[in-house]
Amino acid sequence: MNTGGGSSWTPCIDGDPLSSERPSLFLCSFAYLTIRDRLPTILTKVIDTIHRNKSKFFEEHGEEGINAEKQAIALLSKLRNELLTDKPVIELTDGLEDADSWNEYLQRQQRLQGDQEPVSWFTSPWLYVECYMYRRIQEAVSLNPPISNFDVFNEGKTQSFYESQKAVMTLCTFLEDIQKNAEKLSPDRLSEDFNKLLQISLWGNKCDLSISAGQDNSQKISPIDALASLQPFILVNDSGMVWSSLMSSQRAGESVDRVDIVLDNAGFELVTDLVLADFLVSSGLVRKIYFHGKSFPWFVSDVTANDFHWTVRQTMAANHKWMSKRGFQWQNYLKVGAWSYHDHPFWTQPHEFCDMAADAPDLYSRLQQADLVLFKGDLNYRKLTGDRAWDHTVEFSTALQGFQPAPLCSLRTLKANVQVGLQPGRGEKLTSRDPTWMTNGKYAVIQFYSPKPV
Ligand SMILES: O=P(O)(O)OC[C@H]1O[C@](O)(CO)[C@@H](O)[C@@H]1O
Ligand SMILES: [Mn+2]
Repeated sequence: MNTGGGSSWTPCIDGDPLSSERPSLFLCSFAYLTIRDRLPTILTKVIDTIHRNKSKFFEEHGEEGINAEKQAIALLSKLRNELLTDKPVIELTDGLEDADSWNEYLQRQQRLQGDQEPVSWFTSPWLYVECYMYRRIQEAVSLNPPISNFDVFNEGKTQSFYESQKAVMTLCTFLEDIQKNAEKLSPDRLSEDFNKLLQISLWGNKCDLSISAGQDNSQKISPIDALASLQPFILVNDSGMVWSSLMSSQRAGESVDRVDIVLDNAGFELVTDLVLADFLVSSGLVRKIYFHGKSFPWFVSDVTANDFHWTVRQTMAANHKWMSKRGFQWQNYLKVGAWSYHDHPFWTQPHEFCDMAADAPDLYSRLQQADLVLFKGDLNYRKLTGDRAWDHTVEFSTALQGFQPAPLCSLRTLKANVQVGLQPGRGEKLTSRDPTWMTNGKYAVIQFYSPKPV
């Protein structure tokens, strides 16, 4: 479904949405393996986490807390069984504000698939069923009111932040050095620093917890030292165009009005995003940053409002001069409105972004007011491109299928088998050298598109 963003677009002719249907006995697709192995593992961990918190629920809510724990686990075990036995996808019953929209989407999938077979875990688009699992986890928790605010992924996210402390300190010290010399900064130096921080934010996306099914995936080495050796792994690097686009948005030497960052993961990745946003504001390049996060726990490590504010508070409380200085600065940006955090139900729905103009017009028009929108991470890339089996040489602008609210850039390490905008032959070469290049997280893209000439 595509109603476009108001200009011409090429309909997607390049293949079906990625699905988890088993391709052959020997060659198992990444989507199939995700549904068969990774998602059940994630569900088992969620059940275990709820169980381990039983005494906490009892202390806080007495017997009611214990019952809630039991009920939530029963619902999650049922979900796990539905997934493992490829049962039909069923409607949500929790009556939350987005439930109707999810149920309508299920009907839409059914219509697309035809009436022959029901929408199910292994026969329907991978993007849809994977998103649906996280919404069902939310349902299991929300149907049990005393624990309905419990974040089943919180432990992993906080652990990933703590384990990246050294890298965070290095990054905050790096920003302090940039700021110390701010007066003497030539335009070239400014763009060089911007590039470095953009790439640090890009590689921060290696640290998601969904790809590792919740295993430790934190940043242990200096993110700045690593940049040069990572350079060859950036398959498309449009950072020059991102910079030019920012420069062209400056009116009469004034700051760019607004950059939006559609966040991905908490932990180290979020810190890299905050440091980039801090640089943009403190250097005077940009006046306001809008952060977009998730309204409930999503894809194991994605940022919620709670994670966002917790990270700012933890940074303030750090026992490291430059780190805590940044934390206080961030708190201040939030207080004076230079930074603001926003969530919208659309970010936790299964829609491709080309549906946004029709299905979430308020969000689409909010993004239209930005001078630049940065989309972090792999899942956002899948949604930008509709998660389709595009030929690798298809233009990024084509794969966006009319989604063009503003100049936009995807900062993504590759963890799913969709990639567009490569030179002819590049994909084939990569496949022969490293067959898992699209899913092993070693490669990345900085891919830019602007509806207006830059
Ligand atoms: O946090 P990110 O970068 O969006 O990655 C999410 C991960 O989940 C997946 O959807 C697979 O489960 C991949 O696309 C990706 O590995
Ligand atoms: Mn994520």
